[in-house]
This record gives sequence, C-alpha cells and structure tokens, in this order.
Amino acid sequence: MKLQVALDTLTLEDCLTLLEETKGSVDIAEVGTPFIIEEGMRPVREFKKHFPDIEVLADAKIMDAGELEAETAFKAGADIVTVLGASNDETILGAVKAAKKYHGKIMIDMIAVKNLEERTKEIDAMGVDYICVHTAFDVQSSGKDPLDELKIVNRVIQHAQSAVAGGVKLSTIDAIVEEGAGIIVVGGAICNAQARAEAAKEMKRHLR
Ligand SMILES: O=C([C@H](O)CO)[C@H](O)[C@H](O)COP(=O)(O)O
Repeated sequence: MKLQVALDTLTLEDCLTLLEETKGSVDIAEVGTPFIIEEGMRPVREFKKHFPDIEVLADAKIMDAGELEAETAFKAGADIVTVLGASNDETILGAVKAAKKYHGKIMIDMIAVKNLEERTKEIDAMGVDYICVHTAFDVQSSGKDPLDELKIVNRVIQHAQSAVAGGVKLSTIDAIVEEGAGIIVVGGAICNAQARAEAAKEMKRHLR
C-alpha cells in the first residue's frame, strides 16, 4: 500500500519543502491537475530532479490524444500518468502504448463514471496499472466518500490494482485500509495540516 500526496495548490518551492519534510512517509508525489494547469510539466521535472527516489505522478486527467499527452508527461520524467475512465477506449489504449514505450504506468481516474462496475471490467482488460475511484472535489461537500466505489472496483478487478482519492483523511483512512487499495491519495489532509510532516507520518502509520 502506497501513500500518494496530491500537490494541487502549493507553489513549486513549497512543494519541494513539503516533500523534504515528509521524506520516508510519502511514496508518490502527485503533480495535481490545478498545478499542471498553472505550471505545465515543470514540477514533474523538478520533483524528479530533487527526489529521484520518490515516484512522480502527473495528474494530467487525459481525455483525448492519449498517446501524445501521456508521452509528454513520461518524457518529462513522470512514473505514472492519469487518464480519465470516461475517455474513449482508443485514448486509454494510446496512453498504455506510451507507458510501455517509457516503462511508465497508467492510472485510470474513474471520476464521474456512472456505470462503474461495467466500465471497470472493460478498462481492467486494457493493460492499465491502476484504477482509481475518486470523489470529485466539487461533490465532497455533499458528504460523498469513495469507499463504496472502492468496494465495487476491488470486487471486479483482475489485473490492475485499485487506488482511491477524494477527501481522504485520518478519520476515513482505516476503513479504506481495511478494504484494501494499492495507492491511497491524500491531498488537503496533508497539505493544509498545521503540521504537515506529522500528518503524513500518521497517515503512513495507518497503511499496511
Ligand atoms: O485530483 C484531485 C482533484 O480532482 C483536484 O484536481 C485531488 O488531487 C484529489 O482529490 C486529492 O485531493 P484531496 O481530495 O484534497 O485529498
């Protein structure tokens, strides 16, 4: 089980400080979608340069031009690139092709996918590495959390590992750990904590 910290809204300098502070707790540093919109692939390059031992995930949320866009992220040094599960199969397969070329991995983000069970089965057969259930930031305030969707994905997958994202915090992590996931993604609960290193350490302590 790996802990991925989602870096969405901090400056590049603050992200580097956070990754230094949380060394030993964080397995994967995510360059979040808002960060990519702000800075492009620069944070991917910088994270890789400063922290060669931490995996870097580019949360590009690719929806089209799968091969081309995944290749851009892998060329910048990303180890894992995200593609939306709602994309066409051709887009996902294109990204998988780029991943093979660069020895990288593809995480499929199932955000807003309605037919979760059926789509998970289809995507699981496409050679992706992770299938991530994700409660969107914009619906988290309604009290929705990703645990029920994680149970569906875990029941269905035969090849990929599951991952989980969307408002994960210390009070919800144990139930997720109990259910099982290859990667647990935590953004705000670490980045907005008063003591970020402690928060990451505590999260990591709960993982198996
Ligand atoms: O992917 C994310 C979101 O869609 C914004 O781009 C977040 O990185 C992900 O949800 C994790 O962040 P938290 O929900 O704050 O844990």
